[in-house]
Amino acid sequence: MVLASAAPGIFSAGLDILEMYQSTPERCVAFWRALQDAWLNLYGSRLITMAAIEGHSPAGGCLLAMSCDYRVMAEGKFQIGLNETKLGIVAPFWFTDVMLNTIGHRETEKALQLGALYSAQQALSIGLVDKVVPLAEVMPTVEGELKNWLQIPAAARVITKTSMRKAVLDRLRSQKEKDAQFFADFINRDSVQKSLGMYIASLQKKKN
Ligand SMILES: CCCCCCCCC/C=C/C(=O)SCCNC(=O)CCNC(=O)[C@H](O)C(C)(C)COP(=O)(O)OP(=O)(O)OC[C@H]1O[C@@H](n2cnc3c(N)ncnc32)[C@H](O)[C@@H]1OP(=O)(O)O
Repeated sequence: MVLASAAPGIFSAGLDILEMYQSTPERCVAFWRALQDAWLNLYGSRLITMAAIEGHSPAGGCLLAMSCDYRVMAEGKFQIGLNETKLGIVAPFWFTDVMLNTIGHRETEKALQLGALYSAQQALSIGLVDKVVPLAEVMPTVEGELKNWLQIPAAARVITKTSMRKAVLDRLRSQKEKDAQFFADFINRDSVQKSLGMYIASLQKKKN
C-alpha cells in the first residue's frame, strides 16, 4: 500500500486543526477515537506500506509517514516533523513511540521539544526518511522499492513486522479510552485553545 497525496506540495498537513479548536468534548473524543483506529490499522497493517512524500508533512502527516515501512521524500523546500510544541500542544505518547522507533531517543527528544521541522536532506541524515530523490522520481522510486519488499516471503515479513511493532500498538490498545479522554480534556484547556487560536490566525495571516 502506497500513501500519497493528490494535493500538490502537501503530503499531509496533519490533523485538522479546526476540529481541535472551539469544539465540544464529545466531538473531540469521537475525533480522537477515529484517529486512534486509523493509526492502529496503519501501523499494525500486514501489508507493505510506503509513503511517497511529495510535499510538506508536518505533525500528523509525519506520523502517517513514520507509520509506513518505508519513506521516500522529494528534495527541495518541503518539511517534515512533529511540530506540535510550536502549536502549544504535545505529541501524544504513541506519536512519540513511533518516532522513537524511527530515529532513536536522542533525536526524538530534540525533535519533540523543539517541534522541529526538517528539510528532506536533514530528515535523511537522522533516518526520518529512507531516501530523498527529485520530486518526479518519488513515485518510481517507491514502486522500485516495493518490488524489493515483495520478493520477501510474506508470512516471514509479517511476523517480523508484527513483533517489532507489537509493544507500541499494545500500549495504545490498552488505554484507548483514557487517551481519548485525556486528549479532550487537554485540548479544551483555555491556554491550549488560546495557542491554537493564535496558530490558526498565523496560518491565515501568512496567506494574506
Ligand atoms: C498530551 C497529549 C494531549 C494531546 C494533545 C493534542 C495532540 C494533537 C496532535 C496533533 C497533530 C497534528 O497534526 S496538528 C496539525 C499540525 N499541522 C500544521 O501545523 C500544518 C499547518 N499548515 C501549514 O504549515 C501549511 O498550511 C502547509 C501544510 C505547509 C501548506 O502551506 P500552503 O502555503 O501550501 O497552504 P496554506 O495557505 O498555509 O493553507 C491552506 C489552507 O489550509 C489551512 N490549513 C493548513 N493546515 C491545516 C490544518 N492542519 N488544519 C486545518 N486547516 C489547515 C490554512 O489555514 C489555509 O486555510 P484558509 O486560509 O482558510 O484557506
